[in-house]
Amino acid sequence: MEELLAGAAVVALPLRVRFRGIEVREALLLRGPAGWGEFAPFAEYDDATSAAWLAAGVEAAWAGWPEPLRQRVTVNATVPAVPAEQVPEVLARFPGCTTAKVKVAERGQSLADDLARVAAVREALAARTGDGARVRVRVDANGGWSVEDAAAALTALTAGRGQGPLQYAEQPCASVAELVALRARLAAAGVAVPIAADESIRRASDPLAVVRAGAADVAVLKVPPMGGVRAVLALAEQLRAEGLRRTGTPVPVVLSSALDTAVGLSAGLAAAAALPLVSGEEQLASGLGTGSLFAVDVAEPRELAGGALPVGPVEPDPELLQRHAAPPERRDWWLRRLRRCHALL
Ligand SMILES: O=C(O)CCC(=O)c1ccccc1C(=O)O
Ligand SMILES: [Mg+2]
Repeated sequence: MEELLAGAAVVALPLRVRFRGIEVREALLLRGPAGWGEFAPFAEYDDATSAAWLAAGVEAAWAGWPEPLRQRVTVNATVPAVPAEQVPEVLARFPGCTTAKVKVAERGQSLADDLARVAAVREALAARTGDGARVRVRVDANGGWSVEDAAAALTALTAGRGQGPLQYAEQPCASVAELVALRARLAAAGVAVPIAADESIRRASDPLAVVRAGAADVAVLKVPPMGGVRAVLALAEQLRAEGLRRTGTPVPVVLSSALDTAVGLSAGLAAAAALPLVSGEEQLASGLGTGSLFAVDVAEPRELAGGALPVGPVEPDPELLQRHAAPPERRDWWLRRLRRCHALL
């Protein structure tokens, strides 16, 4: 605990746009012998959940990560639930990205809002690539739809005016049973939208259950809630083996961020870079471009070029750490949380 406290810095970083109800991202950064780690569970998470996030931060700062298999990782543009008019300015922050993940089913919004936002993304990306052939659009509902709403929305998002194919729908409904029911409905209606599981993996007591139930075509994995890069790679291997057993093809895995600072993103990139692929398999774009959603960060942003980010550690800039230090009462809150979660490790 004393070692953790000695290298701890708490920051509050403003975002460019509201994302998952957050306008300022707080994080506790840890400096250890192997580098920097991040402890940034969202404020409402309980200590038992948050302890896994601490394990990931400790791994980064005290153990480091497995060797990368590739030096650059292709990422998706992440489009928050903004009005359609704001889509071009969001996408401008993701140079060269031809895959976009669009937030949908936001509370207080309608299907018309989702349709307009996704159509605007399709239009902007088609203009970017010239012909639209390389454009991939995915949506993330964060479990916000009922089976009925999801079936209607995914039908409209793939068949309506200005729409087109979806690479996948991430967590369209909250429960595994609903995902199974949705899949059956989409198949019966001839709507070809693969389903990706996110919360059904990271919040489940059994992270393999969703794939075992045949409810997910793609697995979205995040390093912090799974407890580190090694843990996420081990889970990826289990999920892929389960998919292989069920369908003859390993489940594709998408590494994604938890709205991490530049420090936390290094861990996600390390996992994405170390993920083994089968022969001929092309890695799906990772959701690790979220640094572009930050107005300021703790280090110079990595260069996002051609839709890919370089892998490797980052060193926070001491001046940025100081300038964006959290207010004293928030720092104390994070240090108390750190102590409680450390006791649970
Ligand atoms: O995957 C991405 O493009 C960005 C990451 C993202 O969406 C996210 C970030 C923080 C918390 C939850 C989520 C999510 O995937 O639901
Ligand atoms: Mg998600």
